[in-house]
Formats: sequence, C-alpha cells, structure tokens
Amino acid sequence: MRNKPIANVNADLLKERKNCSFDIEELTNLIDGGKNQTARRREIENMLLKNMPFDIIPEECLSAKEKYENAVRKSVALNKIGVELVSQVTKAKELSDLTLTLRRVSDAYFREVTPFLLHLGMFIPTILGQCSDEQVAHWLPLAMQLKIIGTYAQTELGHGTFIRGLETTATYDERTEEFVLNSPTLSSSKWWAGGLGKTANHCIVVAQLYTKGECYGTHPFIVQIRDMDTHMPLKGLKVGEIGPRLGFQTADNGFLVFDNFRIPRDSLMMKHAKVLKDGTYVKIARHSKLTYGTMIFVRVLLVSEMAFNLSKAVTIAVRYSAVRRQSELKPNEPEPQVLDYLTQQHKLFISISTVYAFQFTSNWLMKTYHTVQANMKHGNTDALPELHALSSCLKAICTSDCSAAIEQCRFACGGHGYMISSNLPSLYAFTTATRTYEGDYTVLLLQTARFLVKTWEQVELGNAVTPMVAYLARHQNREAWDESPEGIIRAFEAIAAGVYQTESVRSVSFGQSDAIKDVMKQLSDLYLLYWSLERTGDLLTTLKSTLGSYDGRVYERLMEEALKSPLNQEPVNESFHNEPEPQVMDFVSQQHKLFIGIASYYSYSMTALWLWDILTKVTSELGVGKTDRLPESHGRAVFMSVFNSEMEKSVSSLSAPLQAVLRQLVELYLYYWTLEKRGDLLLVLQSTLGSYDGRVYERLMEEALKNPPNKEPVNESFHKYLKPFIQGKL
Ligand SMILES: CCCCCCCCCC/C=C\CCCCCC(=O)SCCNC(=O)CCNC(=O)[C@H](O)C(C)(C)COP(=O)(O)OP(=O)(O)OC[C@H]1O[C@@H](n2cnc3c(N)ncnc32)[C@H](O)[C@@H]1OP(=O)(O)O
Ligand SMILES: Cc1cc2nc3c(=O)[nH]c(=O)nc-3n(C[C@H](O)[C@H](O)[C@H](O)COP(=O)(O)OP(=O)(O)OC[C@H]3O[C@@H](n4cnc5c(N)ncnc54)[C@H](O)[C@@H]3O)c2cc1C
Repeated sequence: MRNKPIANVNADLLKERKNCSFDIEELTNLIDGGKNQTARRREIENMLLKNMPFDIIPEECLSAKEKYENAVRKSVALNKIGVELVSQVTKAKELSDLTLTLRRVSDAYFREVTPFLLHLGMFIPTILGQCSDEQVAHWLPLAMQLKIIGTYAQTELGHGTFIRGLETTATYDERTEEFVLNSPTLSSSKWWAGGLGKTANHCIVVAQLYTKGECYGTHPFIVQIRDMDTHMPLKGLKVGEIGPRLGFQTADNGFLVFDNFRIPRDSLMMKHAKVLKDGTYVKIARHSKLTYGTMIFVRVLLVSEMAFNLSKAVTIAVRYSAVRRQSELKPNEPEPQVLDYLTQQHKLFISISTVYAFQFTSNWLMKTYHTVQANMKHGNTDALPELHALSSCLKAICTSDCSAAIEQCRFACGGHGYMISSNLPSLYAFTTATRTYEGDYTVLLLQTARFLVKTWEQVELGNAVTPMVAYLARHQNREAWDESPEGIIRAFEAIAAGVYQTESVRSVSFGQSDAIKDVMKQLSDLYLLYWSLERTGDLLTTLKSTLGSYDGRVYERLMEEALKSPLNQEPVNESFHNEPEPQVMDFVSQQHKLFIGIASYYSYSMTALWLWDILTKVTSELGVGKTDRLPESHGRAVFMSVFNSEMEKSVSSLSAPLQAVLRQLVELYLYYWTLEKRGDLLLVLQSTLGSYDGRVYERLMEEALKNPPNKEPVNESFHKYLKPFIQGKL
C-alpha cells in the first residue's frame, strides 16, 4: 500500500510532482528491487515509526555526553526491534534485504551515527569472514543477538594505511596456551575504532603474531575488553574515547592500549591461519591477503552507502529548490522558483544521475563480490586481485564524488543549507570521512593503478586478461595507448561508466514502462556526458600536439596547423577596416601578471636601500659565515614593512597623482602576498597535528585523556540501557 498523501503540501512542490512524466511508484519499486520489497520496507518503516522514540531536543543542541547517551538510548530501542525481526528471517536474501532496510530506516533516528555501527558493519562481517566454522558457531549468535557488542580495532596512532607497519604484538605463550597482547610504543596505541570508547565489550584487534620467536605478520584476534557485568575495562587495558571530531560524534571512536594482556589461544580468528597448542603456526589461506577481507566487504558496502547519502542530500536540495523563490527576473512578476534557474539545475541534476550511477554499480559490485566469495569457498582465489582493485577504485571515486556533490547540494540551498537542521552539514561530515576511512582515497587509487600496470604487462606479453580489463588489449590494437597515470585513471573511469550504462539498461529492460526507460536513459546520458566534459583532457586519445608528435615533424605540423586557422582564410581581416583589436595589456589576467611585478620592483628597490644601511652592521656583528638564510616569511615581512615605511618617506615630496599610484602599489604588494601566503599567516594553529615540536601522538593522547567521557570509567547509559538490553531485561 502506498503511503498516504500528506495535507498542506507546498503548492510549488505539488505542481512539480504533478508534472512528473512517469509513475513514481514504479521507480520506487525499481529502486527497492521489486514490488514486494517496497511493501516489506514500508511495513518495517511503519512498525518503527510506531515504536521508536524520537528526539525531543534536537541532537545537535545536546552536550557531547548527552549526545552519546541519547544515541545509546535510541540504538538500544532500534536494535531490540532489529533483533526480533532478524530472528523471524530464514533465508539469506531476506536477511540482507532486512539489514539494508534497517540501515536505511535507522537514519531517520540518528543525525549522527549509532555507536553500534562498527558492530554491525565490521564486527559481524569479520566473524563471518575470519573465524573457523566452530568459532562462527560460538561468536555469531552472540553477536547477532547483541549479547556481546564488538568493534574493529586495526588502525593505530602511528599507522592506518600501512597495515604491515602495525606495532601491536600478540606473542604466543605455549606454557599457558595464551597470547599476550602488548602495545610496545605510544604510536602502537589502537586509535579510531567506532564504539570502542564507551560502548563495546568485545573488540577485533589486529596485531603482529609471534610464535616460537618468529613474526608471522598481522592477524585478527577477538578480544573481550570490558567486564560483562560492571562494564569496567579489564586489567591490563587502557581504553577511552579519542575526543571531538568533524562528524561521527556519537560513534564513540576510541583508543586501546595493552599491557601484557592475556587472551586464550582460540582468540586468534582461525579461518585463514592457526596456532596449534604447541605454538606451531599453520597457514590455511591460499592467498596472503585474505585477512584483509572485511575491508573489501565494507568498501563494496560504501558504494551503496554513498548512493543513499547522496540521494538524501539531493532530495533535500531539489525539494527546497522547488519551494524557494528568489530574485526578480521581470518587474511585477512573481520571483521564480530557484529550481528554474539553469545554473541551479546544473548543481542538482548531475547529483541525481550520480545517485543512480552509484546504486546500479553498487548492485552489480555486490553481486560480483558474492560470486568471488562463492568461488573462494571452493579454493579459487583467482578473481580476488581484480575484486580488490575494483572495490578500491570504486570506493575511492564514489566517496570523493559523493562528498563533493553533497557540498554542491548545500551550496544549492544557500544560507539555510548551512543550518545543522537542514541535515546537509551532517551528511557532508559523514561522507567526507568515508574518503579517508576504510582506505584513503589516494592509497586505494594507487592499489588500482598497481593492478592495471600488472594487467598491462600481461597484455603486452599477449596473455589473456579478464573481461573487465580486456579493453586494454583493444586499445593497444587501435592506437598507441598512453600508460601514464592519467591514462590509467581514464581507463578506469571508462569501466565505471560502462558498468553503469550496461547495468542501468539491463535493470530497466524488463517490465518497466517507456516513461521510466526514458528517464533512466536521460540520467545515464547525463552522467556520461557530464564526465566526458569534466574530463575532456583525459579523453583525447592522441596527444593532439604539434610539438609532441611521434614522428617529430614539429615545424611542419606547426605550419600545417597555422594554415588551417580561420584567420588565414582571408588575406585582410575586417578589423583592419573596422575596430582595432584590444591590447593584451587590457586583459585583467595580463595586468595581474604585470602589476605585481611592478610593485615588487619598487618593494625590492626600497628594501635594498634600507638593507644597504644595516648590512655592514649585521655582518660585522654575526660574521657573514654564520648568518642563516632568512626564512621566506621573515623576508616577506621585511619587504612589506620597509616598502610601506620607506615609500611613505619618499613620496611626501611627490605630486598627488604619483603619490596615489605608488600607494596603490604598496597596497597591491601587501594584499597579493597576504592572499598568496594566507596559510603561513595563520599563526595560531591550535592543532594536535601541526604543533611546532612535532609531538603529534603525545598531543593526540593528551587531548583524548582530557575528554569528559574519559572522566568516568563507565557511562551511566550502560546501567540504564545497555546492561538491561544485553541481559534481555529491557
Ligand atoms: C542497522 C543496520 C546497519 C548495517 C551496516 C551498515 C554498514 C555501513 C557502512 C559503514 C561501515 C562501517 C564503518 C567503517 C568505519 C571505518 C573502519 C575502518 O576504517 S577500519 C580500517 C581500514 N583500514 C584500511 O582500509 C587500511 C588501508 N590499507 C590497506 O588496505 C593496505 O594496507 C594496502 C592495500 C594499502 C597495502 O597493504 P600491504 O599489506 O602493505 O600490501 P603490499 O603493498 O605488501 O601488497 C600489496 C599486494 O597485496 C594486494 N592486496 C592489498 N590489499 C588486498 C586485499 N584487500 N585483497 C586482496 N589483495 C590485496 C595488492 O593488490 C598487492 O598485490 P600484488 O599482486 O603484489 O600487486
Ligand atoms: C571517522 C573515522 C572512523 C574510523 N574508524 C575506524 C575503525 O573503526 N577502525 C579502524 O581500525 N580504523 C578506523 N579509522 C581509521 C582509518 O581507517 C584510517 O584513518 C585510514 O585508513 C587512513 O589511514 P591514516 O589515518 O594512517 O592516514 P595516512 O596513511 O597517514 O594518510 C595521510 C596522507 O598520506 C598519504 N599516503 C599514505 N600512504 C601513502 C602512499 N603509500 N602513497 C601515497 N600517499 C600516501 C595519504 O594519501 C594521505 O594524504 C577511522 C577513521 C575515521 C576518520
């Protein structure tokens, strides 16, 4: 059943909806994956609407502590319903649909995120992907029913990207059949894990595994960190909240430090490697990077997360643009809806098509992920490198594009878009973090480049490559392909666009009406055209250069091109008879280049005169050999102040017009360098990362320890909500 129409809807919005060229319900079904899925989603939404507590005071008006407690209160209520619903599900497909629906609907209750995000998004997937069958049988029911609450602690103060550089150690002690966890340095402190600060009582810890005196690299361990009854941190651990951040304010991201903390041998997640009782290390995995599996899974998830978050932002911006009227186009006529401005449409429409590009690609990527997983169950890991490259690339691009597009949506809403209540700032804060976490943007693109370069080598050797990269061979036959980074990136953009094109066409090819097909085709074309224009430079398949041609016929080509110029098609241009061409001096960009040169000349001359006076004094006092080069900013300050004061002294006797010109030059010099060097001018950095002494990790930890949530070992929401929930008494 469709949702009931709401009374008192803005007339402009009603008008826009009336103008829609297709059946909205049909598109809704397409997005949900079918009529039944739409009906099921609405059923769950309605049930949650009836049972979930809403905020009385807006989340953003609460203190950090209250925000966290409020988030726990709502998470517990949501998870109670979620656990109940999950227990009724029998099929894997139903479970994944349900999880997706819960994830989507949960956003109605959290402007920020739930402290359970890592439990659901990484703890459970890691149990599934890294535990042996017996371990899954033990841990999964506890995690699914939220009898335990977990997180994923891989990143440390000193290392996030370079996983092999992690410093936390897990040393096997065969006498007691335990691993001993240690954080040997400050930089080895675990940092960032969501839910770790106050909420989780279990944690997946990634540590360097040592047994019989040998290091076997990083491995995941499942570790209890807090007492199940009192919630107090266990002995041998220091755990807390890392402090305020741009977004994720209710995710209680935490730190964790180990001091000879002992855990049983079977805490090692043993799907891909085991340590026997006597300390013998046994490798099971056929591929050395299978322990990185959860990261691939979350990167795949993030493509759909970006589609969802951008869809919210662009819905907000489009609706508001229909309601908002601004500016007088014609006297005495009503102000137009801002949606009618072409420039506004330019901001919004590409975001709409991007949402569909992401969603279709995400559906396809998830299917690909499951196919590769199924093959790996039978021992075939051949497709893993490509899945890694593909998920890395798509995750990097979609998270980056999504936060940029949300920023555009905010711009499209003018000043009101800056209000927290518009939800656009929170959406931006959430998505901009995704560009960094689960693999930094640049780093992941470099992983993809590495794969492409290797593929390219195979192509050159004439070896077969997978269908997804077969175009590399096609390119090679047609023309000399540019193997520069731009060329590689361009090739991957072509893949992403290709997937979208084929998937969107495939998805709309059955059942759907012509009206929907038309709209989808338009969106698809818009996405392709937009990016073709954005990346015109990358799309030029030859260098298109007279100077860089393969045959080196530089002068011949220059002349050939010159003769093609339309100006050369007539011997005398009509401007000879009519208006003269402007002098280049009249172009502002030319003035920009020249005037600062003139101002600098005066500045240097004045400073030179002044410097000459003091030079002898300085050299005799310090000795020429000992004087260091002046830092750039100091030099610039000298130029400015001398120019300013010396100019004042010298201009007083000059005529008024010349004085005015010279004063303008002083101002130009000062303003130019103020703008050029504004970064250096911010003297008070107020930053843990940018302090003069470089004590980055010490300062991060000092700040974290000052954090109010760390003043009490157990937050009261544990006794009020978490404990009764975990113990089934709520
Ligand atoms: C209500 C319902 C809710 C439902 C859930 C909702 C979910 C919502 C979604 C959000 C979910 C959770 C929030 C997440 C919060 C954030 C969590 C985190 O950030 S966890 C930490 C993540 N950390 C990273 O991603 C680190 C990034 N670094 C790396 O991935 C790697 O270190 C590296 C790839 C950069 C390099 O690794 P390294 O070991 O140094 O590799 P080498 O250079 O030695 O070798 C490269 C070699 O390995 C291949 N490789 C690398 N990675 C993989 C992989 N994952 N799989 C397969 N192969 C891999 C690579 O291709 C090279 O191969 P060669 O053959 O040698 O070329
Ligand atoms: C909101 C949020 C939540 C998080 N949650 C978790 C969590 O739950 N669990 C967890 O374990 N972690 C978590 N993280 C940590 C996250 O995974 C890391 O911050 C991320 O992987 C980036 O690593 P880094 O911080 O070490 O950055 P760095 O690697 O130090 O990056 C700094 C700069 O160096 C560049 N750089 C680094 N290496 C290279 C290279 N090889 N080539 C070129 N450039 C390079 C990067 O591009 C970047 O510009 C979270 C982070 C955030 C922001």
